[in-house]
Amino acid sequence: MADVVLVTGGAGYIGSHACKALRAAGYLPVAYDNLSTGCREAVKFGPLEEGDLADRARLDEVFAKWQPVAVMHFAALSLVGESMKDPAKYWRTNVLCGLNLIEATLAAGCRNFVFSSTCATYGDQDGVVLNEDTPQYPINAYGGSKRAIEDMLRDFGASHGLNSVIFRYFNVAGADPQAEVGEQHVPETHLIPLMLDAIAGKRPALTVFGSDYPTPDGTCIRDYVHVSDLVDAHVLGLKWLEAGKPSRVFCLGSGEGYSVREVIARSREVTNREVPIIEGDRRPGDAAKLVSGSTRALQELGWTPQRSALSTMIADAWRWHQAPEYES
Ligand SMILES: NC(=O)c1ccc[n+]([C@@H]2O[C@H](COP(=O)([O-])OP(=O)(O)OC[C@H]3O[C@@H](n4cnc5c(N)ncnc54)[C@H](O)[C@@H]3O)[C@@H](O)[C@H]2O)c1
Ligand SMILES: O=c1ccn([C@@H]2O[C@H](COP(=O)(O)OP(=O)(O)O[C@H]3O[C@H](CO)[C@@H](O)[C@H](O)[C@H]3O)[C@@H](O)[C@H]2O)c(=O)[nH]1
Repeated sequence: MADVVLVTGGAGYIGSHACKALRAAGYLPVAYDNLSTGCREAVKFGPLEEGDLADRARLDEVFAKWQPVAVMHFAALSLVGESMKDPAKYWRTNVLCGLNLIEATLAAGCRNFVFSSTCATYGDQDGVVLNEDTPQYPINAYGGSKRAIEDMLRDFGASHGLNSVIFRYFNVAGADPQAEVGEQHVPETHLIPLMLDAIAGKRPALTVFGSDYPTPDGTCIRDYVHVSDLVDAHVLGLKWLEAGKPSRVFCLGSGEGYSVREVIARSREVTNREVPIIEGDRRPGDAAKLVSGSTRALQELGWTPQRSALSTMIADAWRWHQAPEYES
């Protein structure tokens, strides 16, 4: 049997794309998911083990059954705005469940752990280049909870020999170019899918959250990276660990920043349709600008993003929005 990788959150947006990439690379991805925000239909490239990360007995059972060579940990709550309203939910689900998973991983004798972290751990650092050495000062509970797991991984690395690759993603966008899987959050809160729904008439309009940020057009700037490129980096990260290389942090972004208004303008060009918009207030917890200034993944992992041009990401997302599987 192929080497098994346990993919927590394998029924979610990024986890389902990771399962596809792992399968293509010769691994058997076993998705572990409670289907709270993910969908059963997105688990197409290996088996689904339904379970909650809070359930240690269920985790132990799944580890014993599949004996994975590595864990890829995507399962989390990840909405900045929600984390500001209900921080306990974030500390409980992301941090306590993360600890549970790390302990189950070690108890099963597995030592390779790939973790989804985020540039939201940096907070709002105007004018600072964001790379792996930048100090992290999160300004929302989501970012704080992710930084806590990063700290845990360092501690368990020192105490128990747990080897980890921590990926700090910037904004993940786009969809599988074959449209086998795509972005399908319920409820959807992310800019590009909401905008495409508004373009398609499935929502009345896109609300622009704040136009008084200290940026050239007043809207927030983000660095968008294609989900297929992102998961390719995960396979490289897994191979890094399998080769016995040391625990390492990598930022994953395109290095290009686009404002909300620039994303809207590009979507108009790609879809050739108007984007109905409403000007709204700022969303609590949003940093003005988050753009990667790192080339470490390119240099050390040999990562070569193929589809992270903004137009390509929007075109791939638009194709997925028109696929029969997509439901808004
Ligand atoms: N989407 C982005 O732009 C982005 C950027 C930075 C980091 N991330 C991180 O990437 C990871 C995946 O994000 P996504 O956009 O695919 O989210 P998602 O909501 O689509 O996927 C998360 C999956 O985890 C599952 N899950 C949640 N809590 C669980 C629990 N307690 N037990 C078992 N399963 C559980 C959900 O059902 C879902 O399938 C997250 O850790 C997120 O913080 C995402
Ligand atoms: O209806 C909307 C939705 C979003 N935005 C803005 O668009 C930008 C991007 O927002 P969104 O797509 O919700 O992503 P983020 O809040 O930046 O968070 C994503 O990107 C982070 C990294 O930057 C990850 O950590 C998170 O998990 C992931 O959800 C932000 O400036 C939002 O204020 C709007 O103006 N209107």
